[in-house]
Amino acid sequence: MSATEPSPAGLRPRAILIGPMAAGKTSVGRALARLWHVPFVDLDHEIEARHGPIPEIFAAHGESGFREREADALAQLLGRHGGVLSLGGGAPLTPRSAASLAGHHVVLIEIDEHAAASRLRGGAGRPLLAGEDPVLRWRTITAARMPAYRALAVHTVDGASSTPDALARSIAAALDDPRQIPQEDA
Ligand SMILES: Nc1ncnc2c1ncn2[C@@H]1O[C@H](COP(=O)(O)OP(=O)(O)O)[C@@H](O)[C@H]1O
Ligand SMILES: O=C(O)C1=C[C@@H](OP(=O)(O)O)[C@@H](O)[C@H](O)C1
Ligand SMILES: [Mg+2]
Repeated sequence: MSATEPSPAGLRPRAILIGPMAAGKTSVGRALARLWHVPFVDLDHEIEARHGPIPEIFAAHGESGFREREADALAQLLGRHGGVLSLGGGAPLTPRSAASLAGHHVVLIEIDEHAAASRLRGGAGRPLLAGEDPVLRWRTITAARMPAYRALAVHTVDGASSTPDALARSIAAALDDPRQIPQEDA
């Protein structure tokens, strides 16, 4: 599904995945949607479908231009996408996005620096990690963001502990268990 295609208004995502760069938000989100047989949307893919490659958006409009486009796309998806939604690492930090995420089934995927380093591919494709020492950049950015991630999450998993499919099963079990996650209709 894409927000550029017609879709019914009034839907809410069944799960929204947040966390540091390379935690596995995109991979686990896709696995969770497959498990639940619901549509999957990755916010970065949605932005790229609308505006082109993320590095080019950063180059042309700066990080602030990217954040505006990111927050606009998220605002539209929150009311229209009823499946799984994976965000980019910085999306929950934009104040208007953070406010709109409150009350949703937000799941934090954590990851340690060692595991992240093995997945970052030298920072390729992620403008905030471009330049020298992408792992140091990842560490600094992640440390600054963790309190905001934790404040939003209703459930947290360790993204380095198992495969995307196994993490998806664990998230599904938690979100489907009313004892663990406050249910809107309970
Ligand atoms: N649970 C996992 N185990 C091993 N590798 C993973 C796992 N989750 C993601 N990856 C790999 O890590 C990289 C980053 O994953 P991605 O889903 O793009 O993360 P994010 O969307 O959080 O930046 C990809 O190469 C992906 O294949
Ligand atoms: O953390 C960030 O600020 C960003 C994370 C990226 O997504 P992933 O977390 O999926 O890599 C992408 O949105 C962009 O490069 C900015
Ligand atoms: Mg991603």
